[in-house]
Amino acid sequence: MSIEVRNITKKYGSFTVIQNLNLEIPTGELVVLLGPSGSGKTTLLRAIAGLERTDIGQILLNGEDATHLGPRDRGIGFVFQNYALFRHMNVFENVAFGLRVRPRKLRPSEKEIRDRVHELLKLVQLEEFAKRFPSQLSGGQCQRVALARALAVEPKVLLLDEPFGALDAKVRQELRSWLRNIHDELHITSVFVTHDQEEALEVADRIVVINEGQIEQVGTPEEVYTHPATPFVYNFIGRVNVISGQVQEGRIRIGNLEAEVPEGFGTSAICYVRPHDIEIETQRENQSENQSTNAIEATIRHINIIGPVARLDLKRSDTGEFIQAEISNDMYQRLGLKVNQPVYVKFRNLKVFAQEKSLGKGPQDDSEALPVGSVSLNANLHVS
Ligand SMILES: Nc1ncnc2c1ncn2[C@@H]1O[C@H](COP(=O)(O)OP(=O)(O)OP(=O)(O)O)[C@@H](O)[C@H]1O
Repeated sequence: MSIEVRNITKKYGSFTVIQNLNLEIPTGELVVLLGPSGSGKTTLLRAIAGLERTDIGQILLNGEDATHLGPRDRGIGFVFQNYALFRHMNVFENVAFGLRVRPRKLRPSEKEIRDRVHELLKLVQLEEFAKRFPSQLSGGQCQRVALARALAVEPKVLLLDEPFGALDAKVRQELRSWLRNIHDELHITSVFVTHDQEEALEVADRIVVINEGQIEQVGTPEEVYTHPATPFVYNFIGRVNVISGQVQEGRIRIGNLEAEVPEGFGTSAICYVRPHDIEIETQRENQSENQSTNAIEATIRHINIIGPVARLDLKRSDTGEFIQAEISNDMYQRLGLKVNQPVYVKFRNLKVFAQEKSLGKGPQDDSEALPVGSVSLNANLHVS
């Protein structure tokens, strides 16, 4: 079943939690709502479920207006963070519950219920736990029961609100790939809420990045990671260096690097570069004295080797700003890098946002960065 959220707004008193939000989720997709705490993810999920009334806007399910349907009439299964299993029922009865409480006419026979529950317990790999009570299960097992219970009533949409939030890192990791496999098998349209970017990148077909009740970007994990649309997405997903730049006479300057910027860019810019998009050289490129180089000078202040990756903390010689770079351990060995060594830093992929003051929100202070241009620095700077 497809989901369409059309122009919804939700306020609590004078506080706007969601503003003019539009989102389309095609049938069979696993979409992750990703955003910081308080950004409105749960409110949006509850609006889709019919558990929350919105002030303005519509929710369409399979193209039909479901705005005024109650949760029971939407064909939706829900999995919450806190398991919400019935403590006095064993695993089998928990999963069977939704089928048993159906009106008599719609209720399956006892044999059908038994077959369905066993099928689901097999799917979530808990067949041998059917007789156990929730208190005799681990947190991860409880969540698998909760998922089986949600699936028992054959929902057309599955909504998961931080389902692995209460579990430790290793169990979370296992359950993510397990959930992904189950989704690939069943293809139920699913909306998964998390504030954990790693979880989102691993599980989602598409990620919806939400900030302050508005969508910042919708894209595949690869798109949002590699081509963040806004400074917020850059900061929120993955590691990033934030580098300030000056704009004068239509050109941006970062140390001795320069590039043209589009007209109307303003006078200051913030630049974002991922640590793995930084190249390190130990010698200045072969250029004549009065030509500016295409690298900036820095000193290595700290080296951290994490398996195949070398993480370097670099201090810019011109501004004293710190930059973090990630290179392969092989490259690190080849270059023979040492702490306090002067090096030359090149940016492979640097995104530049114009910064305008006093617009009330943004990644830093009271400023808002506007995505006006993107600059890549390789051999030379150029605006793309
Ligand atoms: N019933 C309510 N009354 C007033 N404010 C509310 C209510 N429910 C939520 N809020 C506020 O709305 C905002 C969004 O809440 P919501 O639970 O949707 O955020 P979230 O992104 O899911 O956060 P988290 O990741 O912490 O669960 C928060 O600032 C929250 O305090």
